[in-house]
Amino acid sequence: MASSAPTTPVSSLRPPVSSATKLVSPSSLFLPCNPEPKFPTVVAARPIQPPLSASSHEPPRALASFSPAADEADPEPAPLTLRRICSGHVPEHVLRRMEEVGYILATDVQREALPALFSGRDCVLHAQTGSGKTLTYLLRIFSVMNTQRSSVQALIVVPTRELGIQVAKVVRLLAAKPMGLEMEQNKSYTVMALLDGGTLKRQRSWLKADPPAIVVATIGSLCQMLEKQVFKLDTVRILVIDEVDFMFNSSKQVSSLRKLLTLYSSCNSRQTVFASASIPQHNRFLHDCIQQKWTKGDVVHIHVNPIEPMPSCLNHRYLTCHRNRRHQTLLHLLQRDNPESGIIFVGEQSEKSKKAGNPPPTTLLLEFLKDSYGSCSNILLLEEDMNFNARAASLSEVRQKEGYLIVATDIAARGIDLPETTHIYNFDLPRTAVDYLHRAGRTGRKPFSDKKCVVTSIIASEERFVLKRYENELMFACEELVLSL
Ligand SMILES: Nc1ncnc2c1ncn2[C@@H]1O[C@H](COP(=O)(O)OP(=O)(O)OP(=O)(O)O)[C@@H](O)[C@H]1O
Repeated sequence: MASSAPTTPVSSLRPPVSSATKLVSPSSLFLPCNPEPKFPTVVAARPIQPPLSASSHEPPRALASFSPAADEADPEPAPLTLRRICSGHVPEHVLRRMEEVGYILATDVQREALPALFSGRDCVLHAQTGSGKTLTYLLRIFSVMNTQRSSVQALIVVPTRELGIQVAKVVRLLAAKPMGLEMEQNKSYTVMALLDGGTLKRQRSWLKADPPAIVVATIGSLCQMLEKQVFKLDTVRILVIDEVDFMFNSSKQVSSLRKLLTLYSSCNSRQTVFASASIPQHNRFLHDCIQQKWTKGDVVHIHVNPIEPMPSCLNHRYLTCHRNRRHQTLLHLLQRDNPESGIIFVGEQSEKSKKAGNPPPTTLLLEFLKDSYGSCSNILLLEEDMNFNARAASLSEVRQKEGYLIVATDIAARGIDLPETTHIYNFDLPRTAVDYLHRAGRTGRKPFSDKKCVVTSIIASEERFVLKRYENELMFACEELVLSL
């Protein structure tokens, strides 16, 4: 049960097959700060397994080389299916639906985190971009849902409307009736997206009349509802904060988050899950979780691939050019790469430039590409300053098209899942290594694919040392690309 403090030893939370997973003793991990930390970190570093066919529930023979017996020198555990991990926890109709949409094998984070989540422990899910953290916490949520109850039982808090729409969509996908399965009417889960830019009036009536089982919310809209006492969190059994470092980075959101975690609800009456691909100073964060009572004292840190924060399927390149030549350089690069689908990240317009009445750099680039880059008819804009409807329209258009190019600011860098994206271009260098990681992570989002995706940064020569710093911090290497223009 989520509400009682479990006493399960951490070793028993670990799945049986992970040879390269090791438990790191807390004392060897922590900075010398008080008090002595009480939570364990599970560190997992093992290559992801290849895919299974969507129809099979157990690994086929063709994957025998992944079984421990196949290679005595470097024994690899047998691929583990999500069904095996979730059986007995997640209802059969959700498992059927999960397989129907193609989720068969567990990714590393799913393999490592689900047993801990099913035990009721509070968890910090810390794993690469595109590694499947969303499905991980959703499966846990489905395992505790009681369809007989008319109350909000799970709350997922996300930083942007776009991510909220996406997460709600996956919830609905999994909650739908699987083909050929008779389901009682009362087995359905209601999902509400309570997001900035939405019609809160309608949601207020809905929350009062017939509370949904799962709410996906942005913190602003959620706090409005809580302050007006439209609903309370006392029935919430699981609280997930997705992209947690991003949320705690924004001063606007910090006080709301603190209230959410400690005033509107108590860590003792819920299971708390934090997720992100980047948790800078994670030891400090875990320490704060306990000290500030955001989580219970036995919170577990699931840290997947800590020595490789960047997905290994990415190739990183950089290209040096004079600042005045960046539009032309990008055009040559696109003509050379001919990307199936890509995202071009542009820096935010400065306040000074806005005041001077200059057009945003995103708009300038979009117009330039529409005029000069004929290979892609589908070039779209996604930026902070667009209104909510225009942003939603851009994203849904992208999802329906075969090939696309998106000119975006960092709003598109967090959590957005467009698995067809093969190329990322940093037209402007991101401001921090964490921003680089999240931009780069918008590609390489097919967990079991061998396909290499490419991240290219267009830099001025004086920016090389900044990129080098990101390489050191994130432990990846960038190759220089020279174009003969
Ligand atoms: N077990 C699985 N098998 C196949 N595909 C999966 C599996 N789990 C997740 N995926 C797919 O992988 C992609 C990335 O998943 P998800 O969005 O959950 O990543 P994430 O870890 O939350 O990434 P980010 O940190 O960037 O938000 C999605 O397209 C999802 O459908």
